[in-house]
Amino acid sequence: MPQDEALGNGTCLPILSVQEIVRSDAENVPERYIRNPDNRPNSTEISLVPDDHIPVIDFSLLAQGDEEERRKLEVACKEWSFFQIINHGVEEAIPKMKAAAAQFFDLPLSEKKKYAMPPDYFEGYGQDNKAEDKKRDWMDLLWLLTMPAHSRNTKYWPLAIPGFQESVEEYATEMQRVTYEILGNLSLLMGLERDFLKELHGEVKQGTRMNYYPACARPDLVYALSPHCDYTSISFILQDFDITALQIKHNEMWVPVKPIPNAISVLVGDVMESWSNGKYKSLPHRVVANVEKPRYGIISFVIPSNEAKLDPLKTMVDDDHPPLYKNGLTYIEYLLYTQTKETEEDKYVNIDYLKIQN
Ligand SMILES: O=C(O)CCC(=O)C(=O)O
Ligand SMILES: [Fe+2]
Repeated sequence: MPQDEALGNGTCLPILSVQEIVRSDAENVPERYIRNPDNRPNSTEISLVPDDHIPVIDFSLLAQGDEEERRKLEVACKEWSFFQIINHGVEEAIPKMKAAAAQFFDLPLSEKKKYAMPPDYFEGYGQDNKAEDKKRDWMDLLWLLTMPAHSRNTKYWPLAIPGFQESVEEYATEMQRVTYEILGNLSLLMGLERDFLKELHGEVKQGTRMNYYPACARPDLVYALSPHCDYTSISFILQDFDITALQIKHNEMWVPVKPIPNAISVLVGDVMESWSNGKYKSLPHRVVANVEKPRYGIISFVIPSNEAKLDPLKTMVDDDHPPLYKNGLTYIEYLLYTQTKETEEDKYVNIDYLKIQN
């Protein structure tokens, strides 16, 4: 592969676009993407939980203050760390957002590279940073900071694509509304004022990551996205509705999530696990590749300000529930830890940094 096709990210080997790898040879999977036999999607336990067991929350009921729906949200967060929301009001913005992502990845490589992720910076077009000796994921991505509006760095936005900016901004605004409603309900469930969690974030940041997973001749050998937990309070995933690729960990098994048309998936991240003193656990999840066609995942990461404290909330700590997570750590301290630490593949160790060690 010509050196020219390397993208961003100066801290490790030149990174190649998986989309370009497939374009030049759709049959063979390069060695760096092939997982060891004991660490492949089929080598772990897949659960055959019926699709209708995965929680579905009617967002419009939550927004109306329906207490029964709020109880369902609590059960979903406690038992699954995951749910799909329907009737969220984002339906009109979704196809436009998906079209914007597709138009970006359809650009020639030379165009996309204008937005390449620089070394040691997270916004832009590139891949997930992985050390040289680590296997790579079958995915390219475009990462943009989308909220608050003043934090947008349009140098990484492909503004030449007609409608791109409008579509991303509309989706980001809708998702912020949805974020505040979910955080409001979680605050109430934790015995707090509705605005508490929102304010605890400091300025609530929203990162939008467009993941492009090319079709793969050998999905049995690769991960589209390795098992991981998110470094967020909560995350939203907009899936392609006709492909089952996201898998979530539940009762030590991997459960494939069949997307409900027009639904948006929501998951609990590391920050919420610490705030809730472990009541709502951070969710290990992963994505498997598929042989038929490319897939897009559009993720809205909800991120606290750097100075936000990750201490377990007072309402979640009592004699029966001693604090399990440290006091005084800030989000940036945690984030720096996640970035500098060489994690083993497929371990979810970042949350351990927040735990009080026994
Ligand atoms: O594409 C997906 O379904 C999930 C992506 C994801 O988990 C992530 O980007 O953190
Ligand atoms: Fe994730």
